[in-house]
Amino acid sequence: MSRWTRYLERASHVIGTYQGDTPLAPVLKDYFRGERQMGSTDRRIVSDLVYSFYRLGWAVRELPLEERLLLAYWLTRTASSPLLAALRPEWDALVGLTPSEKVAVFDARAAPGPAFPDGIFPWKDALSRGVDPPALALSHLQQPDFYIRVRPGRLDDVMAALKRNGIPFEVIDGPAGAPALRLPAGASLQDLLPPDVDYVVQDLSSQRVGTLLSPVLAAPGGAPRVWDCCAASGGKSIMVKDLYPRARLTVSDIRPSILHNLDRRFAAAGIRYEQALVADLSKPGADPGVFDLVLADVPCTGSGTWSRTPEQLYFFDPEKICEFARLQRAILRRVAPAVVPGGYLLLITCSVFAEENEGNVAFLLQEGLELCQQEVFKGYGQGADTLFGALLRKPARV
Ligand SMILES: C[S@@+](CC[C@H](N)C(=O)[O-])C[C@H]1O[C@@H](n2cnc3c(N)ncnc32)[C@H](O)[C@@H]1O
Repeated sequence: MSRWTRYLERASHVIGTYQGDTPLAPVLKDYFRGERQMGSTDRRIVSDLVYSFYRLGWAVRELPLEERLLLAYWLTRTASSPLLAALRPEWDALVGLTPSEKVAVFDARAAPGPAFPDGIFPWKDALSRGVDPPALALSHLQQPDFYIRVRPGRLDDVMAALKRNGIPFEVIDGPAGAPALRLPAGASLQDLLPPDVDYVVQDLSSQRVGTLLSPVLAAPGGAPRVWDCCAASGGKSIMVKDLYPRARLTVSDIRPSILHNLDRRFAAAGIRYEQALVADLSKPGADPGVFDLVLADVPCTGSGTWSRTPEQLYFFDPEKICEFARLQRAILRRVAPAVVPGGYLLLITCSVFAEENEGNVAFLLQEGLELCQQEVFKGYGQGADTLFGALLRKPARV
C-alpha cells in the first residue's frame, strides 16, 4: 500500500466511526493523539481529506467512499498536491480551476443527472429570499476567512502587531465605521494579542448585523436599556457597548457556564452589565423588566455557518428547521412583551432558512410589532458566514 492510499484509509476510518453528534475538531485531535507515529504533514493531509469530504454535503453519496474523498480533496484545493498527482493526475492538472468550473467538469463526466452544486445543499426551496442557492452551495467547498472586530481606538496597535508578525490582513468597514479585519483562515492571534482587549473574534456578517442597531441606539441623549436575551459569551453585547457605550445592558442565557465565559470576556474588555440572569426563555419565569431594545440572537440551525463546520451540513436533519422555529417562537413570545412601547426588538439568526427568518418576522407581526428593516447578510462568496437580521418596533401608545 502506498503512502497516499494509507492516507485515504486513515481518513475513511475517521469518517466510518464519526457519527456527527459532537464537533469534528476534537474527534480528529483524539484520533491523532492515539496515532503518535503520524507527523504533522500526515496529520494535515488526513485532516484536510476528512474536512473536505464533509464539504461535499449531500452530493454524490452513491459513490464509493474513496472516490468521494479524492473528488472532495480536488474540489477544495487550489494548488497541485502530491496525493492527487499520484492518485488522480488528470484532476491534479485541473486543480487551478474555480470550484464552479471543477463541478461543471465533474458533472459533465458523471451520469446520470447533475450532482453539483444543488447536491451539496439540497434544501434550496427552504431558503430565505435573496439567498442564491448555487453560490451558497458552492461556498461549502471552501474554508471561510477569519475575521476580527477591532475595538474602539485600537486599530493602530492591532495593525502594528499583525505587521510585526508577518500576518497579512485587509481592513474592511464594519458598522458605524468600526473597522473589521479579514485574516487568512486558520490565523492564530491568541499569543500575539489577548482577545477581547484590543479586538474581538467576530465574523464579518455578525459585525454587519450591527448596522441594524443604529436607528435604535444612536438617538442623542439618554441611556437605552438593552436586553441581550440569548447572550452566550457576549459577542453581540460587547459590540453593542463598543458602538454605544451609554447602553445599559442586561444579559441572559439558558447556560450558566456560558455566562461565566461572558463575565471573563467583559472583564477583559473592561465593560459592565447592569444585570445578568440564567433563564430558559422558552418557559415562563423571571421578569428582568422593560427595555428600549431586546436583542434576540436566538438558537438556530446555524445553517449560515456550515462552511466552518461542514460536518453539520453532512449530518443535518431537515426536521430540525421546524424544531428550531418552534423554540424561537417560544422565546420571542416570552421576550416581546419586555419591549417598551416605541421600543425595538432585533431578531438575529445565523440561519439561511426562511422558516427561521421571515417566518419569525411574520410571527412577530402577529404579536403586534411592526417591521422596520430586515436583511440577509450574505457571507457566501466573501469567505464569511450568512446571518439574518430583522429590526421590529412596538407601536408607541396613543
Ligand atoms: C446564537 S447563540 C447567541 C450568540 C451570542 N449572541 C453571540 O453573539 O455570541 C444562542 C444562545 O441561545 C441560548 N439559548 C438556547 N436556548 C435558550 C433558551 N430556551 N432560553 C434562553 N437562551 C437559550 C444558547 O445557550 C446560546 O448561547
